[in-house]
Amino acid sequence: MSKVIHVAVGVILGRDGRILIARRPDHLHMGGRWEFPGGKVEAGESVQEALTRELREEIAIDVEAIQPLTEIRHEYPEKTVLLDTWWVTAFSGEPRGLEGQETRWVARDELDHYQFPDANQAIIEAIQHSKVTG
Ligand SMILES: Nc1nc2c([nH]c(=O)n2[C@@H]2O[C@H](COP(=O)(O)OP(=O)(O)OP(=O)(O)O)[C@@H](O)[C@H]2O)c(=O)[nH]1
Ligand SMILES: [Mg+2]
Repeated sequence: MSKVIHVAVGVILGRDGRILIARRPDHLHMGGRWEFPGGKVEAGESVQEALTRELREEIAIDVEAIQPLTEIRHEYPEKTVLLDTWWVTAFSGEPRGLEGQETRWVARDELDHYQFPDANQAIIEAIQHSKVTG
């Protein structure tokens, strides 16, 4: 039994309704695929704190408002993740990949054109069914 890795994931909504995606660096798990920015929740940290920290570290924005989107548990052969996924409906700063990641704003109905980790299919469906529009 491997333990579940708790991950805070942000679906960042731009003013025009598009969503920010970033390309995972090649050397990481699921390298080269697109993702929603975020990362592991550390000991003693709430998921909201982790989300705020990760989005500052990875894409240089300050989170100002979030809403719950979905929680996806997925078993990869090498690990099991719980993707605790939140809409980011307000933020300050201009997103840019601080770790060298390519970033891109994408319309909701174009998310299907990008290759994400396998766990993300369920997130994309939740986005496409969500009434949140910013
Ligand atoms: N951030 C993020 N992680 C995802 C997504 N989908 C998905 O399966 N994951 C998986 O969640 C796990 C943890 O995410 P991460 O690698 O971003 O964690 P992190 O930023 O803390 O990285 P670090 O361990 O290098 O410090 C990875 O195994 C990653 O493949 C996604 O959309 N966004
Ligand atoms: Mg990360």
